[in-house]
Amino acid sequence: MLSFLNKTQKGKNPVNHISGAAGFSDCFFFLLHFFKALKKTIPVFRFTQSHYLCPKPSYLLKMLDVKNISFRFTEKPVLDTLSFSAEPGQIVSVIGESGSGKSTLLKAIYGLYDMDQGEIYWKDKQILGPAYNLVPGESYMKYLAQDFDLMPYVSVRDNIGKFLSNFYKKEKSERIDELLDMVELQDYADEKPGNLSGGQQQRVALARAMAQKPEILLLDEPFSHIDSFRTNKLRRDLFAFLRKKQITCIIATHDSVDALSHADKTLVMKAGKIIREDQPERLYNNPESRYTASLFGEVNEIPIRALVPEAGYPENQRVLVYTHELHLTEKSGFRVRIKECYFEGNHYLIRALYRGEPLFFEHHSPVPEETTVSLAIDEKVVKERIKNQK
Ligand SMILES: Nc1ncnc2c1ncn2[C@@H]1O[C@H](COP(=O)(O)OP(=O)(O)OP(=O)(O)O)[C@@H](O)[C@H]1O
Repeated sequence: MLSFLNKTQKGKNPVNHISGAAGFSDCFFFLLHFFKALKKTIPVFRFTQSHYLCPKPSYLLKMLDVKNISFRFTEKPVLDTLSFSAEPGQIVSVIGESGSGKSTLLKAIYGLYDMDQGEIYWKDKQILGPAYNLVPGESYMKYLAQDFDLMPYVSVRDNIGKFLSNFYKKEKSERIDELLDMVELQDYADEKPGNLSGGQQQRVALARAMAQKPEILLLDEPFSHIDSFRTNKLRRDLFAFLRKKQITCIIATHDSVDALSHADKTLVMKAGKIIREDQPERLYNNPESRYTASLFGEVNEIPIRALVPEAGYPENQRVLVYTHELHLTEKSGFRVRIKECYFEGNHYLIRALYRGEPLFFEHHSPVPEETTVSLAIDEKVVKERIKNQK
């Protein structure tokens, strides 16, 4: 330090110089050299200084970057040359049939597996698996697994506060209360998880995952055990919270509401591959494949000629039609035989036969079985879908 000061003052008495009659330029040069020396010697300062002086705008950061990853447990790849990225605060839903690799993808992002190929980055830092990282999970990342992983012998309150520092006791307590409110478990704060139902345990795990305000949250079927009465409000509150705090979230789900209503984009997985990546509304309206459409509910593949005979489409060309897009009409060339009606709350789902093939549509009231009725569809829907269908 002394040699540094001597160098800085170019032979002047450093004490006099600093404490008394220093000119403006001397002070300026002293500070300049002082900061330069600090920057060289303390790496943390180097980092902080550059971030404060020249912060990178968040919209330029690609937060999560999954690059061409492949992974197998045994012979068959479970993740197969898969790539996608997520931006700051983006909510990405991952849908796909059971076994398509959604959970494995989340675990790979969390660093639980060593990839056979490809890389995963968070900002500019590579996420490495157990071969390089004994304790998986970085502090900026939280993963809510399907099996909750709660501490059985401590209270709900302590489970939620598990990762919060005891140094700021008041803040910690306020934060736990805020989260208990969000997951509506104030009355269970002192219970042990073993005395709670599966859905209540899942809510505790959700609150714990959010306690530290991670930069990225990985949610695997986060509402699967929670009753629909609570899920809607919880889902709204959770995603509002994530948006407010700009937390990036990847959510693996079977639930079409999770997949569509809150996500900025949706990834469709099939056999370890992402077969589609799109904004939810576009994805739903133009599913492109029967596989994608059927993730959102019952879907029909109907010969286009049956729906719009005058448009001159080839005889064997079919179009995907959701059940709510078909309606009964007085008279049309598209006639079906009614087989069964299922009450589904605000409508009936009706199973019919068209030329011996099953077909489903919705109607506000039951239709008598074994009658023949005419169906119709808005032509614009058909034309738009054909344009995008593979
Ligand atoms: N530990 C493991 N060892 C061997 N195979 C595994 C293991 N974990 C998962 N798999 C296999 O990897 C494939 C993908 O599983 P994964 O749990 O990622 O699917 P998923 O899409 O999340 O399914 P679900 O929706 O049912 O949770 C499945 O075929 C599964 O049997």
